[in-house]
Amino acid sequence: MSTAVIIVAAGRGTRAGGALPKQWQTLAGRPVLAHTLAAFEGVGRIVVVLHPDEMDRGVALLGGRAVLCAGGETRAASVRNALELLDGSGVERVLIHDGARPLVSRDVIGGVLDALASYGAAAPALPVSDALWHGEDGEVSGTRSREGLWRAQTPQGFDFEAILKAHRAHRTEAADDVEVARAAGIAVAITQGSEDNFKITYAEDFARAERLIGGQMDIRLGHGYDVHAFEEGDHVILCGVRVPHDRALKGHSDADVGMHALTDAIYGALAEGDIGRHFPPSDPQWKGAASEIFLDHAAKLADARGFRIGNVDVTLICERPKIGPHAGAMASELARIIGLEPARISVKATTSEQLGFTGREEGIAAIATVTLIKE
Ligand SMILES: Nc1ccn([C@@H]2O[C@H](COP(=O)(O)OP(=O)(O)OP(=O)(O)O)[C@@H](O)[C@H]2O)c(=O)n1
Ligand SMILES: C[C@](O)(CO)[C@H](O)COP(=O)(O)O
Repeated sequence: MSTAVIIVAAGRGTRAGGALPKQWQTLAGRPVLAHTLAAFEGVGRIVVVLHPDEMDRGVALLGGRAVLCAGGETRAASVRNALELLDGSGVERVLIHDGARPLVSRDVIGGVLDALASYGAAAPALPVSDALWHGEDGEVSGTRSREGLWRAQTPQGFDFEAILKAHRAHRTEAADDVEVARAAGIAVAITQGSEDNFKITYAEDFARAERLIGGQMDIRLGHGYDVHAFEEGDHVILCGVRVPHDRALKGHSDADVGMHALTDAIYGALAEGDIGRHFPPSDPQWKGAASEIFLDHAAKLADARGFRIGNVDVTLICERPKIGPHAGAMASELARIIGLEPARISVKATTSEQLGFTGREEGIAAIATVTLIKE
């Protein structure tokens, strides 16, 4: 079923204060919005709704990872703009999420998606657990029953056509999209929310989010090493770049020693063995294969396990060919394959001072280090 995710982030964050609206403020080293986007990667087509003045900032942060849409005066108007943008795109169900809820988990998202299989609409919430008072002039003026009261969260999920129609009909302000749906007669299932899925609303909420991220973060370091011998030929492939040389590298695949070391580093960080386990050299289908296939597989495996790549450092060890003139192109190629900004990728080289097998120009060695981060 075709799914879209709308992340609304066009608000001004007045209550949170700060030099920038809350979605752009830094949380554990990245803008709040980057965390929110990462939480939905792989769920469906993502549309991020931004204030019209912040589109450039959005392009810089999100690049091609999401479609950007200009927001409106109210949250409901922002949602409506994104729904209109998706109209006619073939989307069947849509999740609508606050950009200001960066700690939404895969369990909360999955709960909404599961419920959508049997309901036209579903949203996460938590039962109210504190006593409820009414207050006036700083004094308690009464109590209210909390029976049957829930604290609403997002993502709120809907059949696409139904919520589009409901929003078109609902021209007044609404607390959330569930209110819009109910006004159109759509029944909404309540799914399991989470205390961690709170909305950053006030300045002090940043410290709470930082504490949670610090406690949850899983940082992995992976290390890879590979060697390929020279044979007759006129070029080598290193980190995806064809480099003219008076020898070639020998191997079952394209013998891209740098890319193999990096691939093994990712598998290593995931405790997933090495390339040989996933692509056995005994299997003829990998003969002459482009190593991009292996690296892409490792990067997707990391993503599927909920990790993003923090940075990559590849060192090629050879006397010749000279790597320096090609290092930028190699970093760009690795960046393209694993979907990481080039500024987080280092490709460098060293000679072994004519010592050992690399010094005698019998082959090329490569070592790679990678960090994987799960928040
Ligand atoms: N015109 C608006 C208003 C709000 N939002 C988004 O809706 C979410 C929930 O709104 P809220 O927490 O109220 O955010 P702000 O409106 O930014 O905050 P404040 O009310 O403190 O100004 C936020 O991710 C916010 O960016 C939006 O996309 N467009
Ligand atoms: C949609 C919402 O997050 C549900 O709890 C909330 O209503 C939006 O935020 P606001 O603070 O009410 O504007």
